[in-house]
Amino acid sequence: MTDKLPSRSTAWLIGALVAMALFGNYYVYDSIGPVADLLQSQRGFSDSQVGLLNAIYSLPNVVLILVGGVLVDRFGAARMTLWTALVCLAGATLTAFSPNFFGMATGRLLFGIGAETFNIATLAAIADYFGGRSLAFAMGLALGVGRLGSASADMSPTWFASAYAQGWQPPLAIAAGIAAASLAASLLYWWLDRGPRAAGLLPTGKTAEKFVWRDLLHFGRAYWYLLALCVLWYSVILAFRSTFSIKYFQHVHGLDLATAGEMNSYVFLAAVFATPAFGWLCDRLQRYAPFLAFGALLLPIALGVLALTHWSLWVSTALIGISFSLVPAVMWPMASRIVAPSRFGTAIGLMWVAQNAGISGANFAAGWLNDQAGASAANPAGYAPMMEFFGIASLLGCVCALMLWLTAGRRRHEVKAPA
Ligand SMILES: N[C@@H](Cc1c[nH]cn1)C(=O)NCC(=O)O
Repeated sequence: MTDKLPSRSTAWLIGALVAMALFGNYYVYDSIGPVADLLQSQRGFSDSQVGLLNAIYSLPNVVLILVGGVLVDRFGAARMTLWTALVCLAGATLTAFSPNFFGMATGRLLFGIGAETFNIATLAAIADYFGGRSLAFAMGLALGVGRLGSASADMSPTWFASAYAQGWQPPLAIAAGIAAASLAASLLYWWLDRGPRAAGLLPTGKTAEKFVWRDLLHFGRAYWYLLALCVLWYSVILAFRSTFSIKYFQHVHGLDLATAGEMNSYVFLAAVFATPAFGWLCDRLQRYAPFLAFGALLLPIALGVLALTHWSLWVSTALIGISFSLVPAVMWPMASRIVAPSRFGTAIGLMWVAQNAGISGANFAAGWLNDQAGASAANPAGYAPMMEFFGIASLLGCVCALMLWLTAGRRRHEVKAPA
């Protein structure tokens, strides 16, 4: 790794292309939900089949993302962004144009195989170009644009009403078209990247050492606290917010479905703007660990407010919204500071292996606790064990964030990874 970096204008151009590519990727990721009803009414899919179209995305990644991370270190962010964007396009096209469920599920599997490694490659791309300058802001912007892709998929029934009026296929064909645009942005990024890479301004795949399993144990203590926080925080926030919160708002707080869904979506929309804003703040103050600890602390507080008080739901929504924007805005730049650049992909890959397993486990555990306690609109108290479970997990996450702060974050410029 050289101390010289590409020019600011090149870095921002690459950042914009990576953000556009992420927008398309997150749009396809969230494209099944809006057509779920049409898939059931027009193709006779059951709830389990629709659920499987999303679950099959995570399934291979419990193992494969680690390989993906290693490949990013070995072949470089640009090449891996391009290759995986191609895999994602193949997956999205197969999903949209398959005549049967098996073909669609294979398409989603293919998309999942490409998409998580694609996500690592895009984070690595921004770490390559932004190094020590405006890194959290640039990553926050890219993630914010990605969240906009997710929100756009949710809004697509309004924006592409005529496509939805024709049936389940045109909306998925639009998603495949957006995956093609993501590939075009990735191609342009790969093409522009060749210059700075050849000039030795970026870490090159050729200089990245060969992967050795034993190296996984050589990440420092701060990395393992960050990994534990990643697993606990994402497990709680994704299992609660994406799976159970709407039902919980309806049954415990008496909201109707539309209002509960709207309340949930504000968390998402807030993140579009707040993630880059928090990234910018961290860059300005050059502090990461205290912000991470603060963001992690807001989650158990929000869950406590939800479960133990009758305060307005706006309070807990605002707290979860800040946590959902602040933690990712700091976590990924922090990861790039506490591991060597040549091991960044591997480090994120290992974090996401554990993260995917944690999210699946938390979904399963929360569902099981609700079933055991008979949670329902008639028995809102039955949700208490799930909330205790999420509360304890988020508090443990908070402890990890504090340990991380003590380990890596006490100095003004915090940990800089050895090259
Ligand atoms: N492993 C991904 C999971 C994800 C979420 N949306 C699409 N993929 C991840 O953690 N990404 C970082 C993030 O905060 O979205």
